[in-house]
Amino acid sequence: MLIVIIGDSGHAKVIADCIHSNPEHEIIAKLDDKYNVVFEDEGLIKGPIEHLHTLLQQTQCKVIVGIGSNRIRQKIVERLNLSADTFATIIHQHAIVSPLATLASGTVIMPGAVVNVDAIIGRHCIINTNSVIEHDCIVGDFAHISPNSTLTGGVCFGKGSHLGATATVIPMQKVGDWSIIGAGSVIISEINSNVTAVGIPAKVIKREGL
Ligand SMILES: CC(=O)SCCNC(=O)CCNC(=O)[C@H](O)C(C)(C)COP(=O)(O)OP(=O)(O)OC[C@H]1O[C@@H](n2cnc3c(N)ncnc32)[C@H](O)[C@@H]1OP(=O)(O)O
Repeated sequence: MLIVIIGDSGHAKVIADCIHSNPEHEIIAKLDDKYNVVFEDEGLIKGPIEHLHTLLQQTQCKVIVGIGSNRIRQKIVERLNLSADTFATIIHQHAIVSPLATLASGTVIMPGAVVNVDAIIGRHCIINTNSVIEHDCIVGDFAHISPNSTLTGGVCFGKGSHLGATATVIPMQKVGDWSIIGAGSVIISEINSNVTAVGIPAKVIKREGL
């Protein structure tokens, strides 16, 4: 599969590594609005994001949005206005994904991550390095599950929300949409949408999320 990455900074680099782990995939371009013109760099096409439409006409490629911010990733996906099947789903060769899990397009599963049976992961999510999504979890679109964090069984993790590094959500709990859970926190009761919660057990510290 030929792949165009949207974004050319830190998160895009990690996605490129995930793509390189699979010999059937090839990155053809990295597009980012920090570029004004289209040029070639070590065999890759680079240029502004609007160049994507030309590439989609010229080649049969798939697209992955490699932007770490959940809000900005969502804005770019909306701006691109492409059908869901234009986006790739990227799984690092050293991730473990149950054949009975469901992953939507645009989502990236990083090395060491485990996605267990009957988990359902939405569009354009980041399931980061060594994170665990246990059985029967539901993860909303544009969510980010950070390195070494854990959603235990049956958790419902909302759209656009960010689970900080090493944080844990205990079984069957719910986190609303566009909320932030601080690094190292433990969620033992429901967290509403659009809040920031931290600590063990996690408490809401701000009535604003992402
Ligand atoms: C590959 C990658 O890099 S993936 C990226 C992974 N990123 C992360 O895991 C980052 C997660 N972010 C955090 O944990 C941040 O601290 C946030 C978002 C929760 C809070 O950030 P801010 O909104 O800037 O809050 P701020 O730093 O002002 O802290 C507010 C209060 O919460 C406390 N606090 C902040 N984060 C935490 C935390 N993770 N656990 C416990 N307490 C915390 C602070 O000590 C402070 O307490 P005080 O008011 O008593 O002094």
